[in-house]
Amino acid sequence: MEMNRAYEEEQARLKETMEEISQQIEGIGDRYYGDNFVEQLLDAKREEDRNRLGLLLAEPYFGRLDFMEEQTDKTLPLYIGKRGMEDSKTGEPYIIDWRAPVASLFYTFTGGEEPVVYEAPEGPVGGEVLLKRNLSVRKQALERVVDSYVRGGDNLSLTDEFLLYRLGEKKDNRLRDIVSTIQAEQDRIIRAPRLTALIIQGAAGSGKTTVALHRLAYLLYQYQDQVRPERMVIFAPNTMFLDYISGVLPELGVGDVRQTTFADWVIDLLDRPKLLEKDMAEGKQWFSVGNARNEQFELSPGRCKGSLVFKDKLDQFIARYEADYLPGQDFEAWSGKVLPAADIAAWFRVEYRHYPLAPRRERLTARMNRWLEMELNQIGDPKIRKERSKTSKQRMRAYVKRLGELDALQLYRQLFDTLAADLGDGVNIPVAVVEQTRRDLKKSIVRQEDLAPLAWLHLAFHGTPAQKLDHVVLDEAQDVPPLQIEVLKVCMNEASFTILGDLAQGIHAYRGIQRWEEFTALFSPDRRSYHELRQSYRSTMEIIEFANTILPFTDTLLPPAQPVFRSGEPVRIRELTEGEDRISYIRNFIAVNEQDGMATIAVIARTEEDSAALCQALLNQGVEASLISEGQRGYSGGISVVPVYLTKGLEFDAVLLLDVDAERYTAAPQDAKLLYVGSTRALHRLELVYQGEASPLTEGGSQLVKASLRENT
Ligand SMILES: Nc1ncnc2c1ncn2[C@@H]1O[C@H](COP(=O)(O)OP(=O)(O)OP(=O)(O)O)[C@@H](O)[C@H]1O
Repeated sequence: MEMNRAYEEEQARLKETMEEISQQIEGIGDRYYGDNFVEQLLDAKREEDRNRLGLLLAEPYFGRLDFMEEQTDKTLPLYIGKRGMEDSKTGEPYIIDWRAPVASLFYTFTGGEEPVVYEAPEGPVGGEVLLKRNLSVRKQALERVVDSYVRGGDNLSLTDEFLLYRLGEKKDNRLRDIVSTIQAEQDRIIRAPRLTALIIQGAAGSGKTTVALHRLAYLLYQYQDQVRPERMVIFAPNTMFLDYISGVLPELGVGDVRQTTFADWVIDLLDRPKLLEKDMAEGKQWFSVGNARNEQFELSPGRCKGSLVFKDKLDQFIARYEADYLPGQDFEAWSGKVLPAADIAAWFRVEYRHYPLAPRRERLTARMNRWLEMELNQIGDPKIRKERSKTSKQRMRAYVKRLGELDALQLYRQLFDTLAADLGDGVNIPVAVVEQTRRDLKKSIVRQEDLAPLAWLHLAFHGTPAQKLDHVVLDEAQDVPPLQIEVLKVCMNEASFTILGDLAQGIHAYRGIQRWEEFTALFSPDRRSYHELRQSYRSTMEIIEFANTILPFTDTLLPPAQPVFRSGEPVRIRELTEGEDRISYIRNFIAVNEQDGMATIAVIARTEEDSAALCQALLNQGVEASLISEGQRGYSGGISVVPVYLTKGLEFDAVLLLDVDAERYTAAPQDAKLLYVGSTRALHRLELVYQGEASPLTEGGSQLVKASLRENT
């Protein structure tokens, strides 16, 4: 159809839709503030409707699919939006929720006249697609109409036009939803069945974080009766990243999902707000420059303490501790009145055996106290009773005290003392790790890598929370140790995970995984599936091709990322000559990019100290830059100065990578991963500068850039 006519047709439909939405909003009725419970429930439902319709009023739909269903031969134009709406008169769907089964066709259909099928709850439904149209509505006005497929039309190269238009936009300080342009490979992940562990290796910028958030919205829609938002958790690497992604779920109409870090989750579980207080910031410890770092990497204490081998050690310790827990002596309340050890053991080991140790301990002491009260009640003489009550209660307190407190941290210390005593006795934990951890624990230093074992101990002794988790998302999962997944698994009735990451960005290799098999091994083959996303949507072709030259240095054997066909400027690699003023150079970079409309600009330094000094220097010169540092809660966009290891997960319109020299970025995998992360943060523009000798990691990239410049001249 001719585009003008299409535009007019859609204009008319939009007007009609707006009227329908407004009418429905008006018809909702007033709010209820009284005490009647049923009325309150009805009011909550009305409020939900009001929110949903409010969202639709701002942007009613983004796509249209004309689908001819095989059985009826009727062609229906299906308008697809972020939420669904029915026609108030007929009850027929007026706008289809993007998560509805039929809407999957909008995402998976890639052209051609072949019949298509989608999975409805009643079974597969076949038919033909006659039209696929992208519609952009902003501020209630129709902005763009792009047909990406018209039956019988020429359909040349239009498929990606709308996607490219979206990718070309500038970004602010929040990740956005992508409902209008979800790609087929992403849609498959979003709509995967609930009771699986989805493990996804995705190239930088392939949409992993975004897809995971959309998957949550999908699960809540599709499995309304089985999952609740408050029983879903998203784990992300740090609080700033959480702030960055916090807008997506509300945009998708999803509230109440807990978005947290594993550290905060464990702190809550153990109820120890100061647990990590003495931990040295990871940045200083692992992302410094120079030799000290290499020794630390070899030790990899986190890999050891987060491994399944270590889980076995914990389990052995737990079993031994439980076996030795009861003192094994009779309890003598007063001379001649004995509760035999065999009775105590029968209660403890037989009757209460289904309880974890901590509640068992509570039940046992309650039972013993009841026994004592009964015995005391049988004493007729009040004076003797009083006397015996006093002695026996003292003895009871002493008995209970010997039972041990079951505090995870104390037990963890005890475990390491046991390991130290057993060393050389076939304990396959490196001596250095045992000794270092003991030293730390003596000084009450708990590190990130101790969190999963601590949680494991706590759950083993205290039992798992009564409120089980319905679904868990683990983002940046390449940095997650297998034991963490085991911890989360026991907090679920049935394993339901979305696990996403990129081994090439595994900058926390000292505690993360090296191969995805380390995770697949944790789930039975019929309850897991592994996917790869290679297409990268964030950056221009030039940036992805440049980043791909760093990939071989990461030692991950991952295939290169595939860029979408979005061409930009060549990546710039520039040597700063002696005497050239670094700060002026950076200021200039910022000024030029601001002028060119770049909304988010990052100046990325190698270490935390470098970033802090640099940010201060820029502030002194009146540049409004904000420093991103560890432990930070919010991300404000604009101009950021940031150490490379903290850029993970974020993205910026323009990136200046500083000090890309041979000392700060060696050819070692851990440096290659850092540079890979840094380079792939840029959407539109990337520039690298160095003084002295260039990093060996940029050699391939330099050649690429030179070749493309030669081609262009
Ligand atoms: N289908 C899509 N349509 C439009 N934009 C998309 C699509 N998929 C991804 N993007 C965009 O690509 C960018 C990268 O997405 P996201 O941050 O989710 O990727 P990631 O795989 O988690 O990245 P990384 O591992 O590099 O942190 C975001 O700006 C996102 O909006």
